[in-house]
Amino acid sequence: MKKMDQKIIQMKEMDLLLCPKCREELHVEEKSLKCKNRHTYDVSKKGTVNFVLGYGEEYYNLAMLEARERVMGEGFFEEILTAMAEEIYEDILLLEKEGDVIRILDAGCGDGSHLAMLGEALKEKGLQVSMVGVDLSKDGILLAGRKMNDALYFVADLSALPFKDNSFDVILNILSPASYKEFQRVLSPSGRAYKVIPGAKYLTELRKLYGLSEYDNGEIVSHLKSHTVVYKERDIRAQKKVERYADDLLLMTPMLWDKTILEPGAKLSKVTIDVHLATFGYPKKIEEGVSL
Ligand SMILES: C[S@@+](CC[C@H](N)C(=O)[O-])C[C@H]1O[C@@H](n2cnc3c(N)ncnc32)[C@H](O)[C@@H]1O
Ligand SMILES: [Zn+2]
Repeated sequence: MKKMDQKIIQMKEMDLLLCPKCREELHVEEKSLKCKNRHTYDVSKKGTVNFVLGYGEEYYNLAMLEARERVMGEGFFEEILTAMAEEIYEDILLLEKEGDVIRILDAGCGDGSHLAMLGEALKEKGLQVSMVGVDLSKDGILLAGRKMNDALYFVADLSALPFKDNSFDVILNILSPASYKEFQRVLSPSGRAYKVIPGAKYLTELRKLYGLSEYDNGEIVSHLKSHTVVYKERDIRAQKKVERYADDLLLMTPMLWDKTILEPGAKLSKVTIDVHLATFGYPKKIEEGVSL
């Protein structure tokens, strides 16, 4: 018997495991331990379990991130990335930093596709960039690390970043959680951060198909505004033809991960992209604790 199978039997027999996040009982499902809240911990070949990196293992596993990578490779976020490159470029000119090496952090970079594409776009505009991506998901960083570029990638928690103060000119935070205190620490005072938040119509076709209500980003936007100075906001919308990669789209979309996917691709031809792009930062006033 394989070591992993042996240990799994032992885990079942001992019946002692609780989910460290929600304190619910863990049960064995294939090669993972799961609680009723779907927190998931994979059992390694050696039969050990990593509970510390629970978040990364939970949903953003290799198959899902590979699907995300393929979808992004089809240009799914083209309009968003083009808009972001424009905003970043204009801000760099405004700050008269176009001669410097621009240090970019992608906080919650997933498989690294966006950072790679944005870096390319900014280089094409004549900027010099150095790129760093962090994600809690080991698999995300594994995929990012396979990319042929000179970015650095780390498995790390964006709320406890392994970087010195004022290390970055630009922070990207795309469809990922944020830690505004930690971003403030690592962003230079003149730096800019760019957050992409889904809008009400983001993937609305998928939401309808699965009976989900419209997305409301109100709380996220007001949280952002109460912790940072928002310099600029803009909405980006596009219709994407997705027949060719509809199955991957379903696989990569977090809101569907607990849904049963029946004959997925057949019903999907076009989906709407609708996101809110906010440019924010931390000018001196805020650093000195003066509230706005
Ligand atoms: C919806 S995905 C977006 C990934 C990528 N930015 C994209 O748009 O494809 C959210 C990402 O946030 C990461 N994440 C969640 N919490 C995190 C944390 N505390 N620190 C670092 N990454 C985190 C997840 O692992 C996941 O890769
Ligand atoms: Zn749990």
